[in-house]
This record gives sequence, structure tokens and C-alpha cells, in this order.
Amino acid sequence: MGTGGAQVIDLAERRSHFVSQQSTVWSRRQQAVCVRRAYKRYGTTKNPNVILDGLNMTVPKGCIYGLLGASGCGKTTLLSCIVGRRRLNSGEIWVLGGKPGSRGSGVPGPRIGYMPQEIALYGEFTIRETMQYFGWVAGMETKAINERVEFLVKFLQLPPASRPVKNLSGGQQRRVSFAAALLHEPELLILDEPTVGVDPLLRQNIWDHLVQITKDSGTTVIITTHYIDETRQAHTIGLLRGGRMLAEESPSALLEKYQAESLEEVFLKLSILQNKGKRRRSSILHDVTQAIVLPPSIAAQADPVGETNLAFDNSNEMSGEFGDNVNPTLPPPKLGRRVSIAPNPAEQSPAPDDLPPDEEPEITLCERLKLCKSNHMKALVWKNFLWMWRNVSVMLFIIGLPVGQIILFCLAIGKDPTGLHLAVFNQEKMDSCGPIATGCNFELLSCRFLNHLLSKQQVLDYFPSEAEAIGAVQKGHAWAALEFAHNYTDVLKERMDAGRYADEWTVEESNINIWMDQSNQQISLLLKRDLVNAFQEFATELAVSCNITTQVVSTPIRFLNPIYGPVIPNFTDFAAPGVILTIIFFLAVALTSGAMLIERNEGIMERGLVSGITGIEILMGHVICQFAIMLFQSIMVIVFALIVFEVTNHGSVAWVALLTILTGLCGMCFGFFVSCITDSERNATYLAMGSFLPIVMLCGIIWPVEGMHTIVKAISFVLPLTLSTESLRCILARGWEITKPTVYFGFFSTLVWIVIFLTSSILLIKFKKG
Ligand SMILES: Nc1ncnc2c1ncn2[C@@H]1O[C@H](COP(=O)(O)OP(=O)(O)OP(=O)(O)O)[C@@H](O)[C@H]1O
Repeated sequence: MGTGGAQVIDLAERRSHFVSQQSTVWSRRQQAVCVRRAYKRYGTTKNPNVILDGLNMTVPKGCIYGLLGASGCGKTTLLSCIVGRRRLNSGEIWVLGGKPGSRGSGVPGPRIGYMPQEIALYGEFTIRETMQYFGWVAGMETKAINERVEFLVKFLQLPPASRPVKNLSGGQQRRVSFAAALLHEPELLILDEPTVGVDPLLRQNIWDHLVQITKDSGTTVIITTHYIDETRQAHTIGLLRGGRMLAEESPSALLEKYQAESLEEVFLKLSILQNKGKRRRSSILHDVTQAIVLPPSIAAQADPVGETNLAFDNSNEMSGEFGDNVNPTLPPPKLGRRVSIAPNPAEQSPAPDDLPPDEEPEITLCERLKLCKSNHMKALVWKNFLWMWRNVSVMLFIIGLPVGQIILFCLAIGKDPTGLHLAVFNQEKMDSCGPIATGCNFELLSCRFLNHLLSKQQVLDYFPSEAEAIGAVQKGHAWAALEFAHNYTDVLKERMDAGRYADEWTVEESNINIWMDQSNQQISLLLKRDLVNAFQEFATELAVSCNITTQVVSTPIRFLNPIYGPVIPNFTDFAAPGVILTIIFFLAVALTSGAMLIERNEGIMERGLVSGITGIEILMGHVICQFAIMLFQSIMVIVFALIVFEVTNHGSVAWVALLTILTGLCGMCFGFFVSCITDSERNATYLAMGSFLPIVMLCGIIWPVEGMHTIVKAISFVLPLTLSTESLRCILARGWEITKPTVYFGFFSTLVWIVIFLTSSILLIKFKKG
């Protein structure tokens, strides 16, 4: 790049070679596709991977445009920008007269038929079902779809339409994908390598058909291929290299101009020239402004008044070999060794920025509120249910999974441990006790107490010495060692008789010594509870049978009937609300994120979006279908938890069901969010699994929030399952109604999370384009 006067003169001279053409939005809109100064990069600003670099492209209506270029040169990227699925970093695109994605442009939409590079079909569907889905999306009637299917099956030599796509060969699958793009006879067909895996004869048939439809119905076709010579039948060929068009001309003109035998040779020559940078820029620009040669009928149709030279869009921007997409009015994107030609004010045409803005039709409030089209929803819901039906064993597993989990929970979690071994060193009776005395009988009171302990379903092992009993605990054979004095009965009786006058020795001897293994909190707490309760029962029984007031033998604390909950609370009741909600929440996450990722990774979502389905419609389609499954799952879980396993419930089943279903809905929305934020199933699994444990740990499901660190408590408060778990616990255990703040906060927080996840998903789908 230079700024000296010599260069300006040089550039002025070069400019005199240009064919001066006026650019108008009108002329651009007459083209099927018109791309100007397209600049597209992946990666970051600091480390960009530039794919399109000031590219211009003009596809007149009714022509076949062969887009050629080496693998990885950016053909697919360019096409996805044209169909409105990716955004340029800068530059402009008009497709069928409008800007892709703008209101009223019809792009993306049924005006376009798009065949992506990947198969992008559901393997489980038959050919006819596949066509029905895409036909309905395009707004076709079923009868018309069937008629087209008959024709396309015959024309593309496909197997019977009742054959599932997964049972077809790779080439046949590509042809089904091609048929799906042709089905609704769109104005613009965009085909990304449609002839891969197709035999030469059929390839010829396909090309003949493309020629036919451009002639008969004025369809425009943009086709990419690696088989360069098959594009001889195209009206125009665009050779893409280094982010720019090397040339954009008819095959015959290219062959003639470069005196080549084949288009491959032309491409080779142009590439070598581009690499060496030998040709003079002026001649390049002159060459490329020599027009795309249109079939006369098309040229006449496209420019009835002959106002513009449709052979090339009059835009002062030229596609040229070496990527000289030069716009005298604007500097090209700053990159590498680009030569910038300074504008000559005298010749300057209206800058594109001065052009009138595209008018987007006003939409009414009614239209604004109507988020989903009925034909799209019909197709999506039908497709989702059909997918479930075709994967019925998977679906039965998914439906049955929460039931299995709640059964496992109720059977495995929360019940008191039994069969715990206790090592007994009873100096009163060294071996097992035999028949136990009853009534007001002061014989072998140690045995009488141990008998109460046995009723707690624990196991007593007798040892002949204190050391051996303690040793059993040390070896892990018992959870506690108990020692009774040799005169236990006598001293206990004396202690009871003497009361506050009992001497120190009597008190000491009447104590039962216990050494516990406290390594397991749950077991040691339970054993302590059992030991205290067993003694209490033993002492009360003895007192009653000897007509002594029971107050004497009990601690001076009286636990009256609990206000809420059972006399002996169990962990199942504590954990059940959290477990029910977690099961429903995370299965919904797995279900929705899985479904969305399958759809996205197989390219079906992309294809749907190009045919005009919106992200909101796709979400709603899944919400409807998966809501049905989640509803069933929730009902089954509630039935098994509350009716079969009799988890305590003092509240309204309706509120329990509603909160469970809302939580499932929240899980579905989180699943959508996960699938939108991640790019692969693996990352989605990491995110879903990564969020599972923190949520379970922090939401008060396995441990009360009150026992958490202050900071964690604050985090826990805003997590999706914390308030809802507490709310469900209050409904179940306390029988509280929705009027209580703790209860309605649970519902409220779940609703807020639904809104957050759903809105984020919709925004991500809307704006997460490349
Ligand atoms: N989402 C993406 N993120 C980053 N880089 C990408 C992305 N998609 C494509 N690329 C890169 O952009 C370049 C152009 O890719 P593109 O798929 O457009 O090429 P292509 O010409 O269609 O190739 P082929 O003929 O092999 O299909 C490649 O180098 C590719 O690695």
C-alpha cells in the first residue's frame, strides 16, 4: 500500500480500464443472490481465521451457478451466510431481493430449498415421512407431497418410499436429502455437494433436471461440488479461493479466455496466477467486468427495460481473479497484502451506505404475538412424536426411569439401619440371657434391658472380657461395646430406691459402660437413640410393673405429640421431596438436551431453520412432546412415592403434582439451555453432570441448608431446586397450603427459573450464529 502521488496516478490510469457502472439497490435486488464485500472470519479479532475476504458474488435469477473451490475454502460458510444461518462480519447480501433474515424477505423460508453437506435426515423415518415433514414445513398439502414423492422417487432412482432412511446407502441418503430440497419447488435451490456418492449417469440426470427447472420455472440453483468438470452445464461458475472469487463467468468463457481444455485447468491457472500475483490488476478488473453470460431468455426476463447491465451488477465492485474485489468507494477489509485503490471523486458512484435502507414491512401486534406458525408446529410436533414412536424402547426406558429411581430411593434410603452388631460384656451373665423375667421382678436386670435392645432389631454378641468386647469394635465386627457390672441388678435397684441419696459407688456401678464406633454418624446417632430408647422402655416397664411412678425413671424433659411430623422422624420423609424433584428435573434435562443435540448435530435443526422454522418453534415443538412424557413421569413418581411407598403427605396432592410438573418444565428449559450453550453431546453431558452434584448438594436435598456455610447458603438460595424442595417438604410434611410464603416461594422461584432458561435458550438460538 502506498500513498505517494505516483501510485495515485497509476491507480487513476487503472481506473480508466474499469467499465463504469452505476450501482443501485434495485439492480442488486433483481439478482437471485448478490453478495458485496463479504468479510467473514472465525476465531477472535486477535487471532482471526479469515474465510471470506471482501468477496463479491452475483447470481442472476434463473441460472445455475456452480460455486467451485478447494476443500475448506469457505463455500459452505458462504452458503450459510446466504441462507441467513451465519452472519457476515461486514458486507452485504441480498437474496431474492431481500436481506436474509429480514422481515418479509422470505429467507430463511420456503422460497429456498437447501441441501446441506451432511445428510441432515432422521434415520428412523421413512423416505415418505421425511418428505412429509419437509413438505409440511414448506406449507404443502399432504396430497401434493405424495405426488411429488412419487415423482422424486422415480427421478432420483430411490428405493420404495416406505424404506427407512437409515437402511439406505450413503448415496441414496444424499439423494433423499436432495429430494427434500427439491420437494416444494423453491425459487432458489442451494445445494452443497449434491452429487457426492452419485453414479455418473444419475449425476448427469440430476444436472439435466437442474437445467430443466431453471428453464421451465426460472428456478435459480447454486451448487457446490468438488467435481469441477460436471459444472460445464452451469451458466456461471464462481471460482472461490483465498476468500475471494478468482473468476465469475460462464464455463465456455473461462475455457476460451484461459485457453484451457478443462475447468480444472482454468482453476489451476488462476490459482497459480493468484499465488504469484503476476497479472496486472487493471487487466484482471477488465476481465471480470466482462460479464456473466446469461441465457438470453433469462437476461430478457431479468432486465425487461434494459436499464441495467445484468450481465454484471453495476456496483463499482468487481469480482476478480486474485480476489480483487475492489470497491473504489470503500477500502477493502484490512488484511495482509491487500492493495487499496483510492477513490476518484469524479467517478464515485453512490456509496452503498448512501443507499436507501431496506424497507421491512410493518408487522402488527397480532403478528408479533403469534410466535409459532401452525404448519410448522404441526410438522414439528408430528416429527417429535414420530421420533419417539420409532424409538419406543428408548422412550419406555426414559418413562420408566424415574419410577425405577423412586422405587430404589424408597427401598434404599432413609430406613433405620438394623442388624447392627453390639459386643456385650455382661458380668452378671456371661453368655446369652435365656428366658427373661417379667413383672416386678428384680432379677438379671441387665438381661431385661438387653431384651429391649434386641427388639430394636440389633444383634448382640457376647464376649468374656472387656478387652475382647472392645477388640470386636476395633476390628470392625461391632458398632459398640457394652459392659455391665457383675452386681448390675443390685446396684441399679439400690440406685432406684435411694434416689438422690444413692452413694457415688452405687451410681458408678449401675452405669452401663459403652464404647462406640462413631465413624459413621448416621449409625452412631441411631444406636445412641436405640440405646436410650431401650433403657427408657425397660425402666418404664419395670416402674409400671412395680407401681412406681414413671416420672422417677425418666429425664425431666417431656416430648409431647409433635406439631408436624411423626414421633420418630425418618430420613425418607426428609429426603423424598428433594429426591422427587431432582429425579424429574434431571431426567427432563437429559431428555431435552439430548433431543435438541441429536437434532442439531445431525444438521436437521439447521435445515429446519433454513426452511423457515424458528428457534422458538423448535423449542415449542419439543416442549409439547416432552411435556407429555414429563407429565407421565411426574404422575408415576408421585403415585409410587405417596401411594405405594407411603411417603408422608399431609398436604394437597394437587399442589404436589403442580410443583413437580413445574420443576420438570424447569428441567426441560435447563436442558434447552444446556443444548444451546454447548456444541457437542460430550460438553452437554459434562455441563449436565457438572450441575447435578452442586445442585443436589446445595439445594438442601441431602442436608439441611441451615447447616451450610454462610456463603454456600446464599448460593443455595438462588439455585433452582432449593426453594421448591423446601416448598414441597412443607406441603408434604406440614400439610401447608399455597398461602404460606415458604410454599409459594417454591412455585415462584421455579417459574422465574423457567423464564430465565427459556429466554436464554431463545436468545442463544437467535443470536448464536457464526
Ligand atoms: N464454526 C466454525 N468455527 C471455526 N472455523 C470454522 C467453522 N466452520 C468452518 N470453519 C473453517 O472455515 C473454513 C471453511 O470451511 P467451509 O466448511 O466453509 O469450507 P468448504 O469450502 O465448504 O469445505 P468443503 O468443500 O470441504 O466442504 C475451514 O477452514 C473450516 O475449518
